[in-house]
Amino acid sequence: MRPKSEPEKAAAFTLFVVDDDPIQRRLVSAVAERMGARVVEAGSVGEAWQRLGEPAAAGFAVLVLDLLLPDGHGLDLLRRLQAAGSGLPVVVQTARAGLDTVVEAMRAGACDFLVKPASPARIAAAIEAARVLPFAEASTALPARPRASGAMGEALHLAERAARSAIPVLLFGETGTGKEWLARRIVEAGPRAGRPFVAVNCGALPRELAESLLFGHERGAFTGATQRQPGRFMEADGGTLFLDEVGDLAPEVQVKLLRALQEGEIDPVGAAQPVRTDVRIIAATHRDLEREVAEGRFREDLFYRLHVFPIRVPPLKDRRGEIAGLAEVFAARFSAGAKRLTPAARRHLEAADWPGNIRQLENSVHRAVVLSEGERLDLAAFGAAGPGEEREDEDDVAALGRSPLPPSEANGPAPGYRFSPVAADGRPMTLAEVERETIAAAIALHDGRLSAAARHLGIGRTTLYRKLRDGRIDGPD
Ligand SMILES: Nc1ncnc2c1ncn2[C@@H]1O[C@H](COP(=O)(O)OP(=O)(O)OP(=O)(O)O)[C@@H](O)[C@H]1O
Repeated sequence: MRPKSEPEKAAAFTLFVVDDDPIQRRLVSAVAERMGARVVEAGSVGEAWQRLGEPAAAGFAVLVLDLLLPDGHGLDLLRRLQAAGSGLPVVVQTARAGLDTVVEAMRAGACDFLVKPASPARIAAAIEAARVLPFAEASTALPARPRASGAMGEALHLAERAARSAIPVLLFGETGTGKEWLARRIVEAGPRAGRPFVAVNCGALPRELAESLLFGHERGAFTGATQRQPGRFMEADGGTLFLDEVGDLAPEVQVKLLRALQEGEIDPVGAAQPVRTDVRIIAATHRDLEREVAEGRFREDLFYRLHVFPIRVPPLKDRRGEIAGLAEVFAARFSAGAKRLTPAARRHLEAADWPGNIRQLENSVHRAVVLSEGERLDLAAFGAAGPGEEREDEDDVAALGRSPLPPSEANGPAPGYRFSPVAADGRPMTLAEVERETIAAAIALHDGRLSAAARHLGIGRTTLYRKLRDGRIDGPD
C-alpha cells in the first residue's frame, strides 16, 4: 500500500546516486531531497562498490546509476549487484548516444532508464516508481515461475521485469501469438493497472487520418474537423497506449511518435501549443523491424526508442506444452464451463501446426463448441482426422460422421486473420470493404502468392485478379 497521509509521505528513504559528473549528481540529489530522501553519492564504480559493501547500504531504497563511469561501465556494477542477489531497484542514466546499452541494462535487471538531460519531473517519477514497487509486489499478476515452455517462460520472465517500470516495451512475434494479451498482463502487473489501456492497430489507421486519430486535432484543423478530438494518446493519458503493428506507421506519424517518446509531448493537429502526456508505450509488430529500418521504411531513431525492452513472443508450435491447457480454457469460456475436450481431441490439437497461433486455436475451439452437441469436444467437432487415425478413441471416430461441416471448413477462419467488421473510423464496414479486407488479409498471409491466396479464399485466380483490379486492393508487385 502506498502511504497516503502527509507524515508518511514525508518519510525519508535513502537514494544512492552513482555518476562521475557532479552536476548530474546534484540534479538527481536535489530532486530526491525534495522527495524527502537522504542521498548518498559516489563518482565511480570502485567507490560505488565500496559504499555498497558498507552496512549503511542495507538502507538504500533506490540506486540511480550512470552507465559511463571513469573506471568501468555501470552495467558491470549492475550485473555484480544482480549476481549478489541484491534486490536494490536500479534506475540507469545514459547519454542520448548510448541508447543501445539501455537494452542490455534492462535485461540485466534495471527497472527504468533516464536519458540525460532528464527533467526533474521525470527523475522524480522514476525514483518514486522504483521505490514503491519492490519486485515481489509488482509481479503478482504474472506467474513468478511460469509453467510455460522455455521460449514462453523467457517472455514471461522479461514481461515481469517490464511490469516494474514505465519504459517502452516492444513485443514481436507472429500474428495471434498473444502480443496484446502479454501487453495487458504487463500493465496489470505494474503501477498502471486499472488506468486506461488504449489499443490501436496502426496497420488499420487510414493514412490521412492516422495523425489526428493518434494525436488529436483542434476544431477547424482541417476540412471536416468540426469538433476538437483528443486522440488516442490523450485517451491513454496516465495509462498505456498499445500500438499494434507499429511497423505500419506512416513516416510522418513516426516522427511525431518519436517526439512523444522523447519529450513526453504531443502536437495535436492544428494546435498552437504542444500537450504534455504521461503515456506508457507498448508496441507490437509481426515484422522484422530491423529489416524495415535497413530498408528505409522505419526510422532508426524511433526503432531504438521502442526497442529498449524487446520481448519475443514465440509461435504456438514452439509452445506445444501450452496447447491443451489453452484449449481447455477456451472450451470452458465459450461453453460457460459445460464442455471439455476428449483426450484424442487434445492430442490432435497438440500435434497441429497453428500458423495463426493462439487466435487460430481459440477460433477452432469456439467453432467446436458451437458445432458439438454433448459435453465432449471430440475430434469431429474439430473436423479432424480421417478414419483410421486415433482409432483407440471409439467415440471420436464414430462421431466423425456427425460433423455438419467438411473438415476444411471446420478448421476455423483463415489462420492469422482477425476479422473486424468495423472500419477505422468506427462505423460498420460495407460489404465491399469487408471483401477488400478479407482479400488483403489472405494475400498478406500467403506472402503475396496470389494462387495460394485465391485457393485460400475459395475463388479462382482470375476472379482474384479481377477483384484486385476493381477493388483497388494493393496486390504484390
Ligand atoms: N496465454 C494466453 N491465454 C489465454 N488467451 C490468450 C493467451 N495468449 C493469447 N490469447 C488469446 O489469443 C488471441 C490472440 O492474442 P493477441 O490478440 O494478443 O495476439 P497478437 O499477437 O496481438 O495478434 P496480432 O499480431 O494479430 O495483433 C486473443 O483472443 C487472446 O486473448
